[in-house]
Amino acid sequence: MFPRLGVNVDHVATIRQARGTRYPDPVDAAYIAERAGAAQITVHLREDRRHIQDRDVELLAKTVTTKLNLEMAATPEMAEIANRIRPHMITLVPEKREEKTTEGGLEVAGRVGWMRDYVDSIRPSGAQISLFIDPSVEQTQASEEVGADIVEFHTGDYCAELVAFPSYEEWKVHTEIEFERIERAAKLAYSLGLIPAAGHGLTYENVVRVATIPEIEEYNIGHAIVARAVIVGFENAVKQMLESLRQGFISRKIE
Ligand SMILES: CC(=O)[C@@H](O)[C@H](O)COP(=O)(O)O
Ligand SMILES: NCC(=O)COP(=O)(O)O
Repeated sequence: MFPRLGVNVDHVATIRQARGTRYPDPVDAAYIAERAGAAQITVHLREDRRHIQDRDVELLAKTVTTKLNLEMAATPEMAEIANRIRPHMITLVPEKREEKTTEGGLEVAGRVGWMRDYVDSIRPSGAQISLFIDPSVEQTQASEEVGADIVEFHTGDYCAELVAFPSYEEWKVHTEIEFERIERAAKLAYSLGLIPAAGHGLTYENVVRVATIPEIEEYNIGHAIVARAVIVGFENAVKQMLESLRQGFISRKIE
């Protein structure tokens, strides 16, 4: 099955918030992304509202014609918003005020009971529930225990750039280890009946190899698409990402 592309429009809002203008509007970007072939729109309503605003989520819930995936921290405020807005999908993510971007996956294994109660508290939204976790065996098993439908693996470590390493060889070894962790976790998730997804830091280049993993059904990608859209336009940027996914898809091994 060809994977679904979820286009994250957070950083369209980042540009708007940088000047406090009304443009560019992530709602416009979502419309163009859907027209270009996105299977869902993803937004992260951060507690500090640094990019996406409540107004964006409310409008997207009314205008998105594919699926709306609301990323949020597991807090009482967010549970109230999700149960009121009723997105198609909710992804629970960890959040730190001082971080530049989401640094890692959600801690599920160390607080299974608490997470199960929180997941139950957002069931009235009717949304599919996804947990944004590190690609580890224990977090994947715990996600199944708390009743998640989907697990999105944080691919940030796999995406670490060459410049962050002392040598090309060390970067290659690191990338290989991280790829294998994602592959193993995806197979485990699939065997447990969870829908495996992936996202964070993915680019037009590094996504190609991940897309060779047949179990991963969904990708949520934002920063790279918004960055390319500045140069080639939003519609072309989405289409080019679908082409990268296709490159991985056609080079899958037939087993
Ligand atoms: C959870 C996650 O990965 C995203 O929401 C995404 O990276 C964009 O949001 P931030 O850049 O604010 O982390
Ligand atoms: N959950 C990951 C996501 O939605 C997009 O992350 P990024 O591509 O902006 O790093």
